[in-house]
Amino acid sequence: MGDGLFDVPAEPVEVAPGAVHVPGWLSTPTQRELVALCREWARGPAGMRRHRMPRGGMMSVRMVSLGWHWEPYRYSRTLPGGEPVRPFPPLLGELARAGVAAAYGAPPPAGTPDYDVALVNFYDAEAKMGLHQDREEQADVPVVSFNLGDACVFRFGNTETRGRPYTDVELRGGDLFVFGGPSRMAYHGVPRVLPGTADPAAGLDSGRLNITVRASGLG
Ligand SMILES: O=C(O)CCC(=O)C(=O)O
Ligand SMILES: [Fe+2]
Repeated sequence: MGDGLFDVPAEPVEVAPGAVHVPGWLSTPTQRELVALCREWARGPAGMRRHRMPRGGMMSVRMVSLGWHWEPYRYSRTLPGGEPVRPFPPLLGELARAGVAAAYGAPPPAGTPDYDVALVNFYDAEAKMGLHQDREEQADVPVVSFNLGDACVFRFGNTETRGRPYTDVELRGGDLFVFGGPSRMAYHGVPRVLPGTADPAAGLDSGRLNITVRASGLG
């Protein structure tokens, strides 16, 4: 049903148990608002950066964390340079809860740990993200992903290995993807961005932004 501003029809598609894709869930005004916020979050000393992987390579995706600072592979209260982490915006918590309701038919049950961290990922035309699990969180709460700008191929796999079985889903600007329950620890990644596919009306002419909202369980 969309996020409530200008509803567009969007039928949830279950990709794996607990993993649900809702195409076109974010209204165009909400996409524009999120893109504008991402531009703000990207700036400044606690802004977007590329992280080094444990083996020395650099990630191609640029990231900024809100609420808790994430870099491979841990959360911390402050950035490596000592700067405070940007606060977690309540809007993202509200959108995430509404996203869970859209995907599963009900919001997170009472007593579920609150959403308190978001990773904002920027992909240029060449960026990708290898298959990984989101396993730094200490709470078993669905991850909620919002997609803006260019579409991508999102590979959603299984909880055991980086290999098959997996499903390649095309995530477009405005799409919602939620993975929790039996899919919370599934491997997933972004093998490629599809340049030139963004709707200019949504505020991002080139590149892809992805916001994943999580409950850290770190208190
Ligand atoms: O960009 C995406 O859709 C996936 C991002 C992701 O898996 C992550 O931030 O952990
Ligand atoms: Fe992830």
